[in-house]
Amino acid sequence: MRESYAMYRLPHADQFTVIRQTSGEPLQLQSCAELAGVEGFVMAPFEISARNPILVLKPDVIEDVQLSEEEQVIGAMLSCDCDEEERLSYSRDFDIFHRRLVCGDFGKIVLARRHDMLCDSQISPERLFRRACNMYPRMFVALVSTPVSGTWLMATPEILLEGEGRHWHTMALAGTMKLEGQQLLFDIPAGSRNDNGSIEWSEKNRCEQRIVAKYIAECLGKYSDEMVENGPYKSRAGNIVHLRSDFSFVLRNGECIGNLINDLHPTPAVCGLPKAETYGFIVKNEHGDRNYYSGFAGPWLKSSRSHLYVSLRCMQIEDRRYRMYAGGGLLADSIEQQEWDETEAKLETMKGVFG
Ligand SMILES: C=C(O[C@@H]1C=C(C(=O)O)C=C[C@H]1O)C(=O)O
Repeated sequence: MRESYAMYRLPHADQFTVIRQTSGEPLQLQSCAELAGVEGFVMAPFEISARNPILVLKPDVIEDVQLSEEEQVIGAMLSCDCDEEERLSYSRDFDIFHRRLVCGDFGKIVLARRHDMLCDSQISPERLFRRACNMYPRMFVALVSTPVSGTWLMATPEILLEGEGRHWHTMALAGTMKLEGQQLLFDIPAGSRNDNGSIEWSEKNRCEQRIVAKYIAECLGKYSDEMVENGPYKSRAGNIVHLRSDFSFVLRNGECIGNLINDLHPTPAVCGLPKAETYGFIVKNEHGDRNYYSGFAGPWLKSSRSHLYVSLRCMQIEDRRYRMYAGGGLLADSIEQQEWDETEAKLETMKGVFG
């Protein structure tokens, strides 16, 4: 039987942690609220179901490993023969999703896609993980493998919830521009760069991020009377830049943490508004199952600080097949080609680890 393990590296750390469950299977949960009573390494899907439950790995063995500075380029040959069909199905999905924005049913909805790559040889997932750690020092990098979820690698910039006891932190991350050298692409009108070289974000990007920030502030207001919001400011993640606001807060009652996660997940950074309707719409209409993409993952501990991140910029590894996932927030004024380009830019995070 396949052993369950998780390796993770927190942003800016020079070591990573390996957690192995050597006895039994990871715990399976059917709701975020149940997280209040457990601890371990958590791997949660976008849509919690019997097939894709929340998994909690029991840390039978915990080990900290120093990262070496140089990880060699992997240099594998990747191929993909699905481009045309993939482009078409994204375009169809976009039309169906966009219609509901234009008629006013939804304020925002996130459309995601999958992209399969085949490699000419099998590469050890740990090698890919170590390379991702070296390439993306500001991101949370994790490799998780269980019999139920399969093997996933992610390098994500987005915190869902971080902290301990009654003191917690989260963020509203949305709005995307691509860094091309010093150039920022996607919907920046010519001449929108300031004299000091900083970026002017489009109203569409600002609006997307405001929707997420407002939603998070409302969720937190139910559980906290002490909350500080900072931002939005720009935050780099690999070859892209996002708008980000930070929230620090003190819980009225530490025991309610499971309910708070239940309210937060999925935030409009990966789902939409209104939440229940866009969630149902995504599950029913989006091409391909999101599986554990746009869920959350990370160490969830009672005795020390917990770090749950949104599972973005990720791929599922199955032998020589790498299934990558990326999405982006749509508004009524979204343009299909720009949204497609944004998902392409996000896919580059995982493609990059192959060198
Ligand atoms: C959905 C993804 O990213 C999310 C969506 C963003 C956007 O729409 O601009 C930005 C950051 C993330 O919150 C993804 O990376 O797949």
